[in-house]
Amino acid sequence: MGIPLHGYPAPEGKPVYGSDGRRIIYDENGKPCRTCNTLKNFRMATAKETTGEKTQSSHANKALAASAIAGVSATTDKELAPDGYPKDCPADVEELGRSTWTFLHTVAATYPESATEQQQKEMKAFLETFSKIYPCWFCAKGFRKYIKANEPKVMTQDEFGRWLCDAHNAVNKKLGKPHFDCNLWKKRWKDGWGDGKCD
Ligand SMILES: Cc1cc2nc3c(=O)[nH]c(=O)nc-3n(C[C@H](O)[C@H](O)[C@H](O)COP(=O)(O)OP(=O)(O)OC[C@H]3O[C@@H](n4cnc5c(N)ncnc54)[C@H](O)[C@@H]3O)c2cc1C
Repeated sequence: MGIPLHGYPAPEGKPVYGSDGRRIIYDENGKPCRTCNTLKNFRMATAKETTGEKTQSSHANKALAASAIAGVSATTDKELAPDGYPKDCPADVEELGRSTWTFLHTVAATYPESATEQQQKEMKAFLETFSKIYPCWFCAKGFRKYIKANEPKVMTQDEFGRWLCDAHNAVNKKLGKPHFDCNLWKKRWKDGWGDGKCD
């Protein structure tokens, strides 16, 4: 049986929405998917966290206490990510996404200016495989749908960079994030902005 259109239903007694209003994503066994949710919602769905606001200091204190017991290096305020959780937690949907877009756009930035038949074939095969193994299953499903409707353009570096930018914009749109001007993709991911700050 395939994945239901709107994902797997929340198991009995488990929350449907996280405290930020986003739907909590479960897997086929009714477990919350770590790589498909924000860490805050994942913790809520696994009953590690209530809807109450966490504070940076409470996280830091817990981490310090835990590390003292375990005898490992302490997690301090300096090592907290902007969302207030320790930086060395396993990736949630946002961190995984940011890192993956960085990887993909950087692959485009180093793709041949004019690709051979073989290189084009390899890139298409990579995107196909990527769309099957991306660790957030519902993101992967969306990407598979996108490449089916919009065949990857991989003849040249610029063509590929723009195709990827459009693919990223499609996700931005779905998430209500700002549209990125694809004329700027090379400045963002290859050359820098020309103001000397990235050189
Ligand atoms: C293939 C894929 C599918 C995803 N699907 C989903 C999904 O269905 N649901 C979900 O919740 N999350 C999804 N994500 C994660 C989501 O896209 C974001 O990565 C995540 O929400 C973090 O967003 P962010 O605001 O930090 O910036 P990101 O969207 O991660 O962008 C990182 C940086 O890329 C630059 N950028 C932004 N847009 C573009 C663009 N169009 N072209 C070039 N550069 C750009 C900006 O400088 C930005 O700061 C997906 C990620 C990937 C890789």
